[in-house]
Amino acid sequence: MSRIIKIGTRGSKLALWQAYHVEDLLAAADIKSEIVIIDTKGDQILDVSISKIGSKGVFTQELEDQLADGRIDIAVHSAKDMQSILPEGFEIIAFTQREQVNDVILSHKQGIDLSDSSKPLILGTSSTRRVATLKHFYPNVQTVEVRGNLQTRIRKMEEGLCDGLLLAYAGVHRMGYDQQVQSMLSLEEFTPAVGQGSVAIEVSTGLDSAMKNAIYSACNHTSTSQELRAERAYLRVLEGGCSIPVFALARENEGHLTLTGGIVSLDGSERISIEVQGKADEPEKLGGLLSEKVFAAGGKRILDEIKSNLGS
Ligand SMILES: NCc1[nH]cc(CCC(=O)O)c1CC(=O)O
Repeated sequence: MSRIIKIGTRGSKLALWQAYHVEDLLAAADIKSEIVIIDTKGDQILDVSISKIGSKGVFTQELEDQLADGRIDIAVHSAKDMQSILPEGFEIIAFTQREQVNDVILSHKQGIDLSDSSKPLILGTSSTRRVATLKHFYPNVQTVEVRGNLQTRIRKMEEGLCDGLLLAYAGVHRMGYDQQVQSMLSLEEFTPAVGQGSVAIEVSTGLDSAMKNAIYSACNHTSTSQELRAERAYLRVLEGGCSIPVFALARENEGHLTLTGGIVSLDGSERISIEVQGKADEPEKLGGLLSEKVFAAGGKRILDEIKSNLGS
């Protein structure tokens, strides 16, 4: 392809890592690209929690405006930050190979132990899923809201705001903070957010189809995209923005998908987690099946309670 693809990204270090990663994947397929940095409202408002700004598309809308105008050809996002239903006129054409999906505890202190209730432990996070999961399994742990990019969060922790941070390994690893990882949390307890660890490539549906195909071939990772399509189909039914503690993790193996997911009540008193199995080439069907089972097991009631609590 002779044309230079314009890659739109937010300007945070993690977003730039993702954009360079996509640039590398394109370059390996002989596709030239350049990076265009776009400032988003989500980056500017650092002192208000995401659930209060209104989570819908807070990090994605400005990039979509530029896609629609043709000022950029593709927008690169953390797959986890993508709404389950995109606005009319946009689509995701590729998911990159997933990083290890676990949540981790990052700290400058040694010996942090979630299950040791003999001394107080305060963890920083801004994720409702992580807060509710802690309340469920480790009610002894206190949490404090911490926002900003990873560098800012680490500084706040070191200044004494909290003993450790609860984060996605993917971002920690990509920013080079592996040495501060104190423990890798289990997937059974801290089942990740939908899409954690993968990068999504979004385009305007009007983009030239030859270009879409070339970008797809260069960047899409087949099993990751099957996994994420199953997880996202589940999320779509739950209408879960990032302010609702839902989780789902699919694993592809030899054409077979195992999808585990559920929901936690905000106070942690109830947690539903269910596993379903299906064919990897029918990911949406599996996501739909999981949503039915979770709803039937009480998930619908928990979801409605959360929504009325959040006033949405
Ligand atoms: N919600 C913010 C966000 N979006 C993507 C990542 C990490 C990288 C990823 O999962 O792709 C993070 C930070 C975190 O949850 O620790």
